[in-house]
Amino acid sequence: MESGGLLLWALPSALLLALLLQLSPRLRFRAKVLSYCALCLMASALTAPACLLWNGGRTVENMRLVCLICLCPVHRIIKNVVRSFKYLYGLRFDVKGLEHFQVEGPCVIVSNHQSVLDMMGLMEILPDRCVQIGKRELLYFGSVGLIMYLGGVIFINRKSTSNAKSVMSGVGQAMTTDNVKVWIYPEGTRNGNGDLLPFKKGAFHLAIQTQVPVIPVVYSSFTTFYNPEKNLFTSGRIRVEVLPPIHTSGMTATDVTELCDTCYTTMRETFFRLSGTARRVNGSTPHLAQ
Ligand SMILES: CCCCCCCCCCCCCCCCC(=O)SCCNC(=O)CCNC(=O)[C@H](O)C(C)(C)COP(=O)(O)OP(=O)(O)OC[C@H]1O[C@@H](n2cnc3c(N)ncnc32)[C@H](O)[C@@H]1OP(=O)(O)O
Ligand SMILES: CCCCCCCC/C=C\CCCCCCCC(=O)OC[C@@H](O)COP(=O)(O)O
Repeated sequence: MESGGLLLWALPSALLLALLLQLSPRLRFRAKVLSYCALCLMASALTAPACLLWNGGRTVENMRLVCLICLCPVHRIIKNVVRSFKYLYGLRFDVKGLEHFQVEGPCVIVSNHQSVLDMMGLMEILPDRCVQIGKRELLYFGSVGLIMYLGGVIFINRKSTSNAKSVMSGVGQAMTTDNVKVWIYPEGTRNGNGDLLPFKKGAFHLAIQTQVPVIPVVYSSFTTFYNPEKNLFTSGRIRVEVLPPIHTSGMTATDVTELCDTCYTTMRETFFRLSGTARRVNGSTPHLAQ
């Protein structure tokens, strides 16, 4: 009797929802983004206890592809869980240049940042022993914040330059002592407008202070399949290129701006080439961070 009543309500409600989603592109877009957020929250909630139990807390080991000592799947769990999301959303990654990650010791990886979907692109190619720099607010995203914390993400307060700088100098010390790579989004925020934002200089200060190479990574534009302004979120193919390392040995603080500009110009050229878009006519001069 009760299950019959439930069916009586559930079926028309599901049909109505399906109809609404069909009719409203905005609603359909929002539902898809919401499903991604829910998936991340759910997957993090299920994965966090495994990471906690196995590794006993916050460690970069939680992000590793495979533990060569015990071949334990928990070590690769975060990466592999996120890598599987692409099948649900019909996304494919064509990756080139992975051999450039084969540098001895630590390095600073810089890449462009377009949307929350970047987490899939990040996990697609994330090298071993690599932590990311993230804004402090992400720590409060429920279970997603917890899984980031457990995976070793370093949180900075973007509103306080001095705080961000002191956290980054701590990162520099840890990089060399613990042989850790650091992944930074130098645009400092998401940007899906089909171009790169001016780069902040933190990543380049860090690379020069620690005398480690910078490895630029470029993802092609998402605008053909993901565009919030057009309520567009379909399947798509993303081209990814890991560029050759730029060595910083011998560079000093005075070289930061030049290093930043070189990376920006190279990454912007690569971005346009991978995205199949011409350099913009308006604002064709690369606008570099001051
Ligand atoms: C199982 C399922 C799981 C599902 C979930 C999956 C989750 C998986 C985890 C993945 C986690 C990924 C996390 C990604 C998060 C992405 C982000 O949050 S992006 C936003 C945060 N990141 C950044 O902001 C990094 C880039 N920013 C910088 O580098 C900035 O420079 C800064 C250090 C933050 C400071 O910024 P700001 O305050 O705006 O100041 P600036 O203008 O940049 O600099 C002012 C001044 O200071 C100089 N300077 C900067 N840094 C340094 C330094 N380290 N040392 C010395 N001096 C520095 C800079 O040069 C400027 O001086 P100048 O004279 O003008 O040159
Ligand atoms: C109990 C609290 C529940 C909170 C619910 C929050 C829902 C969000 C949950 C999941 C989203 C998954 C995304 C995973 C990682 C997102 C990383 C990211 O892309 O952060 C954005 C940041 O780089 C730049 O931020 P801004 O562009 O400056 O802004």
